[in-house]
Amino acid sequence: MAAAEDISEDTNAFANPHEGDIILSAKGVTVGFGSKIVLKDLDLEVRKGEVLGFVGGSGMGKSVLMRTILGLTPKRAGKIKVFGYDLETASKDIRTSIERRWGVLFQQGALFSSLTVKQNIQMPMREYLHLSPQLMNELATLKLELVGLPQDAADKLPSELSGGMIKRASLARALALDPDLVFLDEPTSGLDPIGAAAFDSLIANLSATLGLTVYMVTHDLDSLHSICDRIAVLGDKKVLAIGTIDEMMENDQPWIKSYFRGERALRRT
Ligand SMILES: Nc1ncnc2c1ncn2[C@@H]1O[C@H](COP(=O)(O)OP(=O)(O)OP(=O)(O)O)[C@@H](O)[C@H]1O
Repeated sequence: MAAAEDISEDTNAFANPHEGDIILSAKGVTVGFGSKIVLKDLDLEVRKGEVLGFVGGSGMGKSVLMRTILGLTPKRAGKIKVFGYDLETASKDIRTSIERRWGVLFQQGALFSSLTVKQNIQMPMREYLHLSPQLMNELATLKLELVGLPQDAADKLPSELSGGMIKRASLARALALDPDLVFLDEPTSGLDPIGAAAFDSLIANLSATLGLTVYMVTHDLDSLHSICDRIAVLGDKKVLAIGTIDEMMENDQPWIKSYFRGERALRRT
């Protein structure tokens, strides 16, 4: 317990007193590859503690935006602040502290195939913290419990897990450092509807109990209806609209209308 307190104290050493209610902001962000511009002059604000669903047609740039926010894809213009800090101008120590305050679940789960589930969960701990093997084992046990995986999953390789278990194990790894913010790229894709619904309620629970802010790219209408506080729609290289599901249902922009009130959407009711 004492060690867990140490971790959070250490993490908070770089907390920005001016963070406010906006945990992430993007202003005028432009990203391109060669002559192709994917995002242009994009603005976005994510509020502390919300579950924000990100939708948009295939190839519109949802993953590119997420990778740009994470600092993995360079931008051509604009400013992105996370926890009140601009990653581009922040010192190395601040950048490291920011990376410790977020967790990421990439589209395919992206677990290391040659490592066990426990070793995967402990990867971020090894990278950012100096903990004894015993404490890391205790923390991995807690994370497995948190995401609803049985303890005997700890020593399994990803190839021995079902799709739903891989998602949960990836989420456990994303939560390894007790983040304030998690990025989830299509977390329910490939799951059957029951598995997807279970994963949704897990996310909603974590958000409610841990105060976690969730940035979730998804195509899953059920997730958007059941757990998202707000939804952002990406199109025309920018955020076309952002608001609650009710606001999306009333929006008459053609893509938004057909997405939320089209044939596929009506079939789910
Ligand atoms: N490294 C890269 N080099 C060149 N083009 C890229 C690169 N990464 C992404 N793109 C292009 O950027 C565009 C947006 O891709 P992105 O993967 O962000 O779409 P998406 O909205 O996440 O799509 P989907 O819903 O299908 O996953 C695509 O046209 C893609 O080909």
